[in-house]
Order: sequence, then C-alpha cells, then structure tokens
Amino acid sequence: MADSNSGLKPLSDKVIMVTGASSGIGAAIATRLAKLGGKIALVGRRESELMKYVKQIKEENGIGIAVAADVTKRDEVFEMVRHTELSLGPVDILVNSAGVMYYTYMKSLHYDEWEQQIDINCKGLTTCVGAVLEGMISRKQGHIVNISSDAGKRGFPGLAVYSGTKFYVEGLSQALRHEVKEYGLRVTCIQPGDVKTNLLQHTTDLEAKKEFDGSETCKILEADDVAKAVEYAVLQPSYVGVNEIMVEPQRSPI
Ligand SMILES: NC(=O)C1=CN([C@@H]2O[C@H](COP(=O)(O)OP(=O)(O)OC[C@H]3O[C@@H](n4cnc5c(N)ncnc54)[C@H](OP(=O)(O)O)[C@@H]3O)[C@@H](O)[C@H]2O)C=CC1
Ligand SMILES: CC(=O)[C@H](N)C(=O)O
Repeated sequence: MADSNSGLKPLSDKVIMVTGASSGIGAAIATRLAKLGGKIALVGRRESELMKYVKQIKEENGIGIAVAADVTKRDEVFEMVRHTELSLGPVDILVNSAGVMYYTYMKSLHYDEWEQQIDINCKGLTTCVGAVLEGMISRKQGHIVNISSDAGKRGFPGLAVYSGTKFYVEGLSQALRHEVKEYGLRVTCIQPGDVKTNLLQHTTDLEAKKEFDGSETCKILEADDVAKAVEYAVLQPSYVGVNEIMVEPQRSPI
C-alpha cells in the first residue's frame, strides 16, 4: 500500500479485478476503488455497460479497463485474468460481485433459475478464485473479497437456492482463509442486506416476490454503502484480516 507521505493514493500500486462491474454493487466498488488509485479491470458480459464506468473512471483521472467475460465459462475466466495481467499487471485484489438472484418458491420448480444461480454465484466465483490463486500464492500477497449476502447467514424463504449459493460462498471463504493464511493472503466476505440495484429485475415468480420481497418496506442501502465496506477491508494493513462485514438497512436486520 502507498505510503501516506508519498503523495500517492492508497491503492496506487494495486491491480484490482472486479467481476459484476457492469452494474450495481460491482460498478460502485470499481469506481470507488479507482478513486483511491487502484488500476481496475471491470468484468462483466455486457461490454457497453462496462465501458460507461471505464469512461467515468478515466474522466476522474483513474485507470480502468473493460474485460468482457462470462464467469461461468472457464476459458473466458482464464483469458480475463491473462488479459488483465498483460494490460495492468498481476492481480492484487479480486472482488467477486457477479451474481444473480431469483425470488421463487421451491414448489414452483424453476429449474433453470436454480441452475443459473448455482452456476454464477457458486461455480463462477470459484473459477475466478482459482484463476488468480496460484499467482497470489507465488507472490505471497493478495486479497479476495467475495460479495456474499445476509442470505449467506440466514436462509430466506423465497430465496432457498439463492441462500444456498451464499452459504456456499461463506463456507468456501472460511475454509480458503485458513488454507492461504500462511501465504499472507486475505479473504473477506461482505454480507449486504437489500441494496438498490437491478438484482431483483430478473425474478419471474411474481407470487414469491410479492410474498417475500421486503425491499420496499424501508430505506434500503445504496450500492456505494457496500463499496465503502470493501474500501475499509482492502485498506487495512497486511496483518489485519477483515474477515466479514455485514451491512444491512438499519430497519431490516436478519
Ligand atoms: N442488491 C442486493 O440487494 C444484494 C446483492 N448482493 C450480491 O451482490 C452481487 C452484485 O449484485 P447487484 O449489484 O445487486 O446486482 P446487479 O444485477 O446490479 O449486478 C449483477 C452483476 O453481475 C454480472 N453478472 C451476472 N452474470 C454474470 C456472468 N455469467 N458473468 C459475468 N458477470 C455476470 C452482471 O453483469 P453482466 O450482465 O454484464 O454480465 C452485473 O454486473 C451479487 O453477487 C448479489 O448476490 C448481496 C446482497 C444484497
Ligand atoms: C436476502 C436478500 O434479499 C439480500 N438482500 C440479497 O439480495 O442478497
């Protein structure tokens, strides 16, 4: 991390890859960390959306590149890391924010939506971790930040499969943290409650959404509230592991 007396910004020497950066929480994290000097690779499938945030970062004199990739495709994930490392340098911080959520009753049997949540939230995140892990271990430094959910701490009705995917993220992160501590790596889980983003827009089981979605009953979080939690975690000195941060609307604790 840059010395506070050097005039450099605190993340000036860091290459940061953010998945899910074309929207919502990932975009807020990418733009916030760019302001702190991080060189950001913004990952998502929609390059046109990524480019909007790259443009914003550049207008604010930051460094950002768009890397179009589908995290469920292993070859695309490897290529996204290769491209980032050639363009910006080795990845110091990986933020896994790519994810989907569908409100649905289990009894509605939305098999395709179940599979998409497992493929993106679990398998995609795991592949992204795998793609940077060897390099981080060999350099003996790195930080993996997983955007989990408060649904990774409590099963929410209407979100059974989604909650399961976030319990997976929590379990993987906890075990990985132990495996990599000897190499100086850190693993952080951020557990947001409801945040104002496009996440809810994909739900098709409107009966389940009506029954269980409480996001309109109180003031919910802004994406940048979550980005601030990530900022806190990545700015700590290397001996400090911020393992979990749960950040929820004040009126809606789990
Ligand atoms: N909003 C909320 O209330 C909460 C959200 N979260 C978590 O935060 C994370 C981000 O969600 P949020 O910002 O709210 O939702 P958005 O829908 O706004 O963003 C989702 C992001 O994931 C990306 N994405 C989806 N599928 C893929 C894929 N196959 N490959 C690459 N990128 C993909 C999308 O990009 P593209 O379509 O371009 O590929 C998009 O950038 C998720 O993991 C979610 O579970 C956790 C707690 C609360
Ligand atoms: C349980 C939830 O709805 C949580 N806010 C999330 O979107 O992950």
